[in-house]
Amino acid sequence: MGKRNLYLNNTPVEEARIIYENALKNRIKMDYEEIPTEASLGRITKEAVFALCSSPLFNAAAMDGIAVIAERTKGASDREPLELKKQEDFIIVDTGDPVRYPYDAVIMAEDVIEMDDSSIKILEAAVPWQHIRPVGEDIVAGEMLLASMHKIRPIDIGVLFSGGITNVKVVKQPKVAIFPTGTEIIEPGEAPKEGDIIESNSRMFEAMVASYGGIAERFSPIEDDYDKIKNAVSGALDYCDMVIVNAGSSAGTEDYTVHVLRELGEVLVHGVAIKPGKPVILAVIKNKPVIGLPGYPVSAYIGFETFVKPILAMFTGEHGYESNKVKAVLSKRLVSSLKHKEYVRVKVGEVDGRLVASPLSRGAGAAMSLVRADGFCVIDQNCEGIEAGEAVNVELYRSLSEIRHTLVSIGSHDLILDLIGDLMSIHNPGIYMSSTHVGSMAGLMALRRGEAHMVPVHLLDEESGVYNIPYLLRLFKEPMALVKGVKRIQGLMLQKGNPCMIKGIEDLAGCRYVNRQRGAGTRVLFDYRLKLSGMDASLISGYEREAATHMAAAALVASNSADAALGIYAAANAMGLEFLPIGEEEYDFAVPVEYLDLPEMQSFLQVLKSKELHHRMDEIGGYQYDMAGEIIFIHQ
Ligand SMILES: Nc1nc2c(c(=O)[nH]1)N[C@H]1C(S)=C(S)[C@@H](COP(=O)(O)OP(=O)(O)OC[C@H]3O[C@@H](n4cnc5c(N)ncnc54)[C@H](O)[C@@H]3O)O[C@H]1N2
Ligand code: MOO
Repeated sequence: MGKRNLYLNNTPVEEARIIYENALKNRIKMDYEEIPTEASLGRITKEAVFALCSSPLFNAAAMDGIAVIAERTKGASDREPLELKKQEDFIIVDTGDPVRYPYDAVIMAEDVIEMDDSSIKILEAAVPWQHIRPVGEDIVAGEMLLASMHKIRPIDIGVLFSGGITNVKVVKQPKVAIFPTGTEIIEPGEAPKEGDIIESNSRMFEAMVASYGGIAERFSPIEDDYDKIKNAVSGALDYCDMVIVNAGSSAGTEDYTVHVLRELGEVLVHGVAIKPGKPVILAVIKNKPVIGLPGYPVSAYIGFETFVKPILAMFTGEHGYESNKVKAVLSKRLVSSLKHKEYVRVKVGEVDGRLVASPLSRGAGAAMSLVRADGFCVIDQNCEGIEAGEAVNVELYRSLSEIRHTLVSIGSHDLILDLIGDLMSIHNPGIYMSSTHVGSMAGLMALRRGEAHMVPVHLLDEESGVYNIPYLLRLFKEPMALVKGVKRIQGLMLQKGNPCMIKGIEDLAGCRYVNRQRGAGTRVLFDYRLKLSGMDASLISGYEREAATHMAAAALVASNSADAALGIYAAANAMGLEFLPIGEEEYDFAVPVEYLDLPEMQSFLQVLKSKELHHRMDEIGGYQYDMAGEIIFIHQ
C-alpha cells in the first residue's frame, strides 16, 4: 500500500443516498424483541398494542363524597332538604373507590350537610351516574392503545401499564461498531505530543448513534495498518449490524480504508459532492452497511447526519425526526462552488423581529463552529452562492425561543464577552448572549444593517485621539448610546524570553508579524502607531497575514508561527507570552438607544456593572473597569 487514492468520485448527495439505500433495502431487515414496558421509552412498536384490561376496571367514584341511589334523592332542594341515612341511603366513598349496585351517583363532600354520625342532608337531587367514571371510560379491554411503528413517549408508557401491558414488542436497536483509525490518534487523557490528535470523533459518533436509536460499540483507535483495519472490520461484522470506520478515507498515503473495504466487499460510492464531508465511503460487506467517514470533525459530523442517520432509520423504522427550518436574512455574502452542496454553519439572531443568519468558519476541522452554530444553511450544488440580504433557509439546532431571548453582539473580540455571556445566563436564566467577532468596523456596519443589538468597539479617531464616539457620530443618524466598557492595555505579544529582542514597533522589521483583519480596532491602532513611528508597512513581514481574534493571534506567537502580534494583555497572559505595553484603549459597546430597554440588554448592563465580572477581570488582568456600564448618549 502507501499509494495515494487519487480517484475519489464526486457523486451528488441525493444520488449517493439513493444508490446506497437501494443496495441496502433488501439486505436490511428490521429485527424485533420484547422488552419490559418501563424500559421502552423512545423505542418503536413492532405491531399495534391492544389493551388487556379496561381502565377503570369498575365504576369508580370521581370525587370524594358519598355514593347514593339517585332515585332516592329526588325532591331535595334548598327549601326542602332531604335527609339520608348511612348504609341505607348512602355510603362514604373516596375518589377512585368502586361504586357498586345499587348505588349509581356520587355527591361531592362539599354538597353534603352532616347531621350526626349516621345521617346527612342534601339540598339538591343527584343525577344518575353523576361523578362516576364508568368502567372503561379511559380504556376498554381490546382497544388499540398504540399503533405499529409508534415511537413510545412517557405518556404511552403510562397508558400501556393502565391497559395491563407489562411487556412490549419493539424494533430491535441496531448494533453499530465504531472504529477510529490513525496512528496519530491518542486516547483522551494521554498527554498529547506534537503530531498527536486526541480521539474525539468516535465519542461523538457514539452519542449520535444513541440519539438515533442504535447501540454503539466503540473501539480503541486502530493504527494506519491495512491488516489491522481489515481484521477489525471483518470481526465486527460477525456480530454487529453496521460498521463505521473513521478517517483514512481520502487521498493520503496511509488512507487504507477504501482499499480494505474493497477487498472485504463492495464499495458503492467513494467521494460525494458535499462540503464538508467529501471523502465519504459507502460500502456493503457481508450484506451489511459499512461507512467510511472523513477524519475532520465537521466532515465527520455532516457525513454521519447525511449518510449514517438514514441507514440507521432503515433498521429502527424511525423517520420522523423533527426539522426546525426557518427563513433568515443572510448577513454576509456566501460564495460556493458548483462542485458540491455545502453546509454552512450559521449563528442566528433576532433583531427587530427579523431573523439574521451570520456564517461561521467554514473549515472542516473547526468543530467549535458546530458548537457555536445555531443552525446551518445549505447551498445547493447548482448554486454559486448567496448574496448578503437574501433570505436563506436555516435548519436550526437551537430553539427559536432561545434565539428570541438572545442579545446579538457583533463586533470586536475580547475575552470578557464570553464571561459576560456566561454571567448573563447565570443571573437571568433564559437570557443569552451571542457574540460574533468580525472587528469593530464590520460590527458597526452590521448594526447599520439591523443585524445586531450591540457592537463592541475600540476605534481610535486619529485626528481627535478620542475613542469610539467620533465613529458613532459619523456613521449613525439615529440616537445612539455608548455603553462604557473597559480600558484595556494593548501591546506587542512576544515569544517567551523575547528572542527577537523587540523593544518597540520600530524593531518589527525583519520579524514575523501577524496582523489582525481590516476594520479591527487593533489593526487601526497598529496602523496609527506605524504612522507615528514613520515606518512603512511593507517592511513588516506578515503585515498581510491576518488572525481573527486576540487569542488566535496570541496562539500563533505561542506556537512559534510568528514572532509578534499586537493584542491585549489578557490574551498574552492566557498564552504565557511576553507583553510589551503600547498603550491603553477604550473598549466600549455601541447600542442604538431603542434597544437599551430590552430585557436582554438590561441583563447585559447589570452584569457589566457586577462585582462578579470585575473580580473575573482582575483574575485575567489588564483591565480597568471604573466606568463599566455608564451610558453616554450621543446626539447629532
Ligand atoms: N490530496 C487530497 N487531500 C485531501 C483530500 C483530497 O481530496 N485530496 N480531501 C480532504 C478532505 S475534504 C478531507 S475531509 C480530509 C479527510 O481525510 P481522511 O478522512 O482521510 O482523514 P485523515 O486524513 O486521516 O484525518 C483528517 C484529520 O482528522 C483527524 N482525525 C482523524 N480521526 C480522528 C478522530 N477519531 N478524532 C479526532 N480527530 C480525528 C486527523 O488527525 C486529521 O487531523 O482529507 C483532506 N485531504
Ligand atoms: O470535504 Mo472535507 O470533508 O471538506 O473537509
